[in-house]
Amino acid sequence: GTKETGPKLPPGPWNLPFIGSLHHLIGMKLPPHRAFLRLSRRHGPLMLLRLGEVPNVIVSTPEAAMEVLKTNDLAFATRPSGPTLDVVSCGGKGLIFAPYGEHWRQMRKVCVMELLSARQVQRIEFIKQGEVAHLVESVAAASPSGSPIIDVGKGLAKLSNNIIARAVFGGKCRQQEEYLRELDTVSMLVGGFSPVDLFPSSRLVRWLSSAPRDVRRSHARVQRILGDIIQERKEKKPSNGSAGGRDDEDLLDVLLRLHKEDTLGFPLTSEIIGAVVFDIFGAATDTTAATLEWAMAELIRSPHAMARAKLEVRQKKLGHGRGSTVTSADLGDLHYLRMVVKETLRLHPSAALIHRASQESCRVMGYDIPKGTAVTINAFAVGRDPVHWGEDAAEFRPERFEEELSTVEYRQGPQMEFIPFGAGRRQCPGALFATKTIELVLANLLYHFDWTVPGGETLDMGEVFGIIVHTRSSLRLQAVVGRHLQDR
Ligand code: HEM
Repeated sequence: GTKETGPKLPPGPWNLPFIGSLHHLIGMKLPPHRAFLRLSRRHGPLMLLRLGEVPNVIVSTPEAAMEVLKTNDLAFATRPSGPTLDVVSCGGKGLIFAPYGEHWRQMRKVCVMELLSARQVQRIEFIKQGEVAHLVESVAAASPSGSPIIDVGKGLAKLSNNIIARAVFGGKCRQQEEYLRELDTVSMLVGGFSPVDLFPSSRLVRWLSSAPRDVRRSHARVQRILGDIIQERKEKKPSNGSAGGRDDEDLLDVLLRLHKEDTLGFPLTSEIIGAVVFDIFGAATDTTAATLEWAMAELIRSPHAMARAKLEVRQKKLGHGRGSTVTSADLGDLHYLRMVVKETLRLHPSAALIHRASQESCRVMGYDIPKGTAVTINAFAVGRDPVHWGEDAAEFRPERFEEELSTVEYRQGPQMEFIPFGAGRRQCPGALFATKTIELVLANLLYHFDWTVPGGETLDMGEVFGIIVHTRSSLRLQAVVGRHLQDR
């Protein structure tokens, strides 16, 4: 018979006892997605890192991503767990970090069928339009008097938060502000640490010393506020079976109705509802705001792209006058804008690292991945792969999407060369929702205003890495009402 040999593990840097490969990363002083990209150039598209005690396979090219996300989709359809992660994921009771299985399947179905249903999308359309108009008004109110500096980053964060909060709570909930404030605290505490792995940074060390306690406390407060909200809803008299009542159900109503109907095969407890709502906020708000911020930053740095995008939307709305806004119905014709958003997601996927784990032993590119291994797909590295994207892969050039690569959809590229939303069973269910929101907001910002950097400074394109990659400093710009809209 053949001699028993050990598994053939992917290559990686040499390890020290206890800290594993951490010292390789610490020396680089880079955010993890960049440190991983650099290491992968030396060790290959499939690389084994020991982050502390935890083995982690890092996936860095389209070819390797194809094998993990498509060829072996099922084997890698679960998420990793860990002591810190379990706090924010409510032990996997929500959706994003739920282990693969019946609970996840049901929660995802609820999310896609109910929360992102045509009916909800229509209701939320109205909300989006209102929030965009509000942002435009507040910029316009600030801009006539010598164009003061506007904190665009803050405005976009607020807009993303408000859209999701109104979608979930219907804007009729007095604890909404409190919920958002406390949520902010959690993300601040969690920011700078990626839950799955031990990432080396001084912030991590600081975080490790005090944060688990703070996170737990703050997270408990978030869940308590939500518990109050749910309790209040439950106590409210049902509106006497009024037909058509479903038309203005917010997401919380949907979840509570499902709780009552009890058809999921397991009880939809307040704890689970709390975890799902928490996950939706986590998945939808920061990712959208960060992408918008990167898009504005790249357009400012690329006058040619800015001019083209601006011209496109202004021509489309020509003659519609000052008071009008761009609506979702206008978006279909804005081809260049769509390329701008794709190019932004390619260069700056806000969820740069996609966390998966193997639920069975599996072979990838000739290497063995044992069951239970954490697998991190570096969407950032994949989007900048020079083999697929060419030597100018690091440059912002939306035109590349009208050339030979025009088959790249928002959902993903056919060769897995573009995966800002992941792929396969665990792909982001909010991709369409997110990209339509981003297009709508950008179109309005470009239609109404001309944007510049204060004092001709250069933009800080540095990154801050929490779970979501943001610009290091909040984007601060000056805006003047576009000349086509000024009173003649
Ligand atoms: C630009 C904005 C967004 C980006 C870049 C983004 C990216 C991602 C990525 C990379 C994943 C992991 C996919 C995988 O494992 O293959 C994910 C999962 C998820 N996203 Fe998004 N997302 C965005 C917006 C949204 C929005 C607006 C929602 C909800 C309305 C949402 C809901 C979710 C959920 C529920 C999951 C977990 C899916 C599962 O585990 O089955 N995301 N997202």
